[in-house]
Amino acid sequence: MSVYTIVERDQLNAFLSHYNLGTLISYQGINAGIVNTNYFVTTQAGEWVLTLFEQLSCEELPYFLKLMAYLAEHQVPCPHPLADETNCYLRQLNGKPAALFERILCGQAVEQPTLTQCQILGTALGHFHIISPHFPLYRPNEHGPHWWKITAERVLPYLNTAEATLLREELRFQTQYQHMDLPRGVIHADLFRDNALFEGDKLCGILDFYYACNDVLLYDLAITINDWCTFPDGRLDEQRVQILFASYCEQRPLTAFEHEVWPVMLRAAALRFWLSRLQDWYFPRPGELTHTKNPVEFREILLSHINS
Ligand SMILES: Nc1ncnc2c1ncn2[C@@H]1O[C@H](COP(=O)(O)OP(=O)(O)O)[C@@H](O)[C@H]1O
Ligand SMILES: N[C@@H](CCOP(=O)(O)O)C(=O)O
Repeated sequence: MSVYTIVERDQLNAFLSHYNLGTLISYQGINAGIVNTNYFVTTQAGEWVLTLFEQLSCEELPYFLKLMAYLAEHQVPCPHPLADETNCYLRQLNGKPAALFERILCGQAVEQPTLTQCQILGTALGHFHIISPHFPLYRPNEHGPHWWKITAERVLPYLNTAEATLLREELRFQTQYQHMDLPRGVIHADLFRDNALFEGDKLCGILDFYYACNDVLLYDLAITINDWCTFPDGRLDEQRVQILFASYCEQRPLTAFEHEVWPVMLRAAALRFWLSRLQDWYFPRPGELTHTKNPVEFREILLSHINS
């Protein structure tokens, strides 16, 4: 259960008194999630999600909270944070930075997305990328090429010869590309199936913006397609790719150069998550519930891109 910080009823009442939400009716810890403490909260005014941030600092959080507000106000389905009496999204609760969000009341994560769900997701991501370059705040990608190198050095001693060669060669391959001329903006950077809630063909919400950063838009599309459109053996499901890609491009047509570097981007996105999974596998984050995800999946996705 991912409740790292227990919130007592009195503490929550005191916290809620800074918002105009009526009295507290009930609240309950949320089992899902890995990093933060989350509670469902019901007040007279409605249903909310309370998040206590276990890792991000008060200095870092405004980027994410203002981004979610901006996106929700520009028709991206995501939870809008609530402002308190001082018009601030961020408060402290039990010694942790904390915020309240609108609760998304429908939908669940899909394991095997249908073609229609892929199409809807592509449209949503394309729309996200149309508006995200106009978001005024900036945050660099902390999981970019510099991080790849450092992380590779950490995990290389644990890999067998074939994996180590693959990793070294992919890093070498990627350093040939600087991607200076590609369109940029804010990217979600982790739009996996478990971060989107669908009810049938309705995309109810996109969650978990805490890897969001300013980077190449095409990279975000590659991250998304690697997760949403892949068979268990790592091969892309061309039908799902085509429909997600096409609906994305209807919103934001790609440049000729983006088409050219698309295969490189799929490899970069696979490398990034192979590395983070290897790191979590060999160096589990202390104090965190680890639903450790298998690095082999992303090694296979990378190999499949290299061989296609
Ligand atoms: N605004 C929301 N509305 C509905 N459910 C939410 C909302 N925010 C979080 N959740 C639920 O809480 C779970 C954990 O949230 P998430 O942001 O993924 O946590 P973590 O950052 O700790 O991994 C989600 O999978 C979802 O079920
Ligand atoms: N989507 C990623 C995991 C996201 O990272 P976390 O820090 O939220 O666990 C993956 O599947 O590897």
